[in-house]
Amino acid sequence: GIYVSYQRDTPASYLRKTTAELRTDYDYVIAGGGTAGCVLAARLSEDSDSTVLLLEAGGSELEDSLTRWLTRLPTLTPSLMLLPHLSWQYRTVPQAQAAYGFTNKQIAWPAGRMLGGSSATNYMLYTRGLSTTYDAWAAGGATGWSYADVKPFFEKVEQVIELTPTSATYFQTLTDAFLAAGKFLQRSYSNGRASIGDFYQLSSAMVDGKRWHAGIGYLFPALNRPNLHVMTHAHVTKIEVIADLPVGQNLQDHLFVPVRVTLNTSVSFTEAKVTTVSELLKYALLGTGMLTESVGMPAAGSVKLGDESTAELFLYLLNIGSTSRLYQLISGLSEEAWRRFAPGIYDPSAEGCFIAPTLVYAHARGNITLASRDPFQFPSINPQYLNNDHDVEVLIQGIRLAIKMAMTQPFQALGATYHIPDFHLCAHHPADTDALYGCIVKHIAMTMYHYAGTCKMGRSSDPATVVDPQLRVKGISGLRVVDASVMPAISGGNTMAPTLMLAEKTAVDIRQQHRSR
Ligand SMILES: Cc1cc2nc3c(=O)[nH]c(=O)nc-3n(C[C@H](O)[C@H](O)[C@H](O)COP(=O)(O)OP(=O)(O)OC[C@H]3O[C@@H](n4cnc5c(N)ncnc54)[C@H](O)[C@@H]3O)c2cc1C
Repeated sequence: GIYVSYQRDTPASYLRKTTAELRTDYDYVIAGGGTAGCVLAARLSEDSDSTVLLLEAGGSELEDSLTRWLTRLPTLTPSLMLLPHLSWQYRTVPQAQAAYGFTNKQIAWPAGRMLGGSSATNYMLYTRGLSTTYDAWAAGGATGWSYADVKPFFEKVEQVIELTPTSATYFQTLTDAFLAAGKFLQRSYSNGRASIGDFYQLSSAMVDGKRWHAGIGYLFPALNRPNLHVMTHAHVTKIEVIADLPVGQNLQDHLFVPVRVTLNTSVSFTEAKVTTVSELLKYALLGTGMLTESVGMPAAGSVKLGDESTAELFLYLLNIGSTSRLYQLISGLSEEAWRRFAPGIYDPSAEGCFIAPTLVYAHARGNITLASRDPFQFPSINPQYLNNDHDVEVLIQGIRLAIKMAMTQPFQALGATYHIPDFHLCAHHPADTDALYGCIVKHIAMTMYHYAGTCKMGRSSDPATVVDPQLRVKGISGLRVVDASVMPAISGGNTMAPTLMLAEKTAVDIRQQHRSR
């Protein structure tokens, strides 16, 4: 049995159906209308003889034109994280070895709360990630999930999703400088440890300057099917199963350290540029202009360290010159830490960017546990960030590489100056030492919001797994988990595309099983 509760102030809504049309039983009940949930609901309801019920705790842009406007406008992405009706306002528990610069040592951990889930509130970057991730999944017991196995399902997603090169219209000069600096680094940097891989421009899930999300691409076009019923504001409070499984363990994430670079050329996203009357009018009247550009990460490069067979670090560009207090609020950084690490950030005209070294495969493994018997209470989230030397050391190398990038000719041509934060607790460390950079890492390393792994997929015989390679919960019949939590190891890249892929792949599996019954 699945237990559902409605919030008293917001009654459940049955999209495009009346209560009279609802059934008492369904072939499939999907808990959560997020990225994976929308794909599943759309694909499973393609079989007209199957009945599907999708339950979503949040609302939908179909019920509320303000939500539609807010979520579709790319520039507003960071603001969505502050709106509790659109974004779960989770926070980590205080971190023992990380988050020294965050209020109460807690890092903000938002997630999308509406049809479309996190794909409706995220930064829209679309990347399949490193193929080595999937080969490692298969080698570790997730049979059928090698890159060769999953590639056709990425291709299937790519027939549905609408993609645009990120920040290509107004901020391409900065992206080009970053890509050129990457080439420079490839040629010039060699300390016997790092080998610099490709740098490339990223794509965003956007069409005509507006966000694409899994609701738009998958669910909404299917809503008129008589066999698909969708309830919003329907909070699943309990799924009645009994099995002793390591649910909530194996939590992984991508952690990054933004290195602030100021520029003396007008090339970056600044508050002053995007909030002019002419830009606001352009957007209001024509739906064009700077407000339609995604603010975020237009480009990235990969780095191998030592003898590792795959990249351990990504270097991302964040094209943000100024954002007043917004990024401080959404991250949970204390005001003092923010001031010390990003000079000029409060000046609405400040030109600059961040070069963001990011851990691809952190060694830290965290957990999520229930904090209360009340299903409306947030769980206790403990990613245990940086609880090992490896993760700190990789990010120290990353800071050094970011500094090298800022010093390359393409960045210098834009008048680049990099800034080393002067946190009180780090003041006694000499300049340019691992001790200083390690101290900075412990202050400001932050999440890229790629939470994964808490229902690990793999061999049924493996005590660390929750689901088998068909994503069936071990020991329970008729229950699967299909979302980012089943990744045995975090994908080597942003997690939306892999989540869409794994829902596409599992939908085929479920439909085949249904037909053969
Ligand atoms: C702020 C942010 C920025 C990100 N940026 C990027 C990016 O640029 N590129 C990228 O690739 N990835 C990005 N990610 C990560 C990516 O979006 C997620 O990994 C992916 O969307 C997760 O999909 P999912 O289906 O597992 O979960 P979600 O899409 O989060 O869906 C879960 C759904 O379940 C609903 N739900 C939760 N609890 C209940 C309940 N009890 N009852 C009913 N419904 C419930 C939620 O409201 C939500 O709709 C970002 C994530 C965030 C949060």
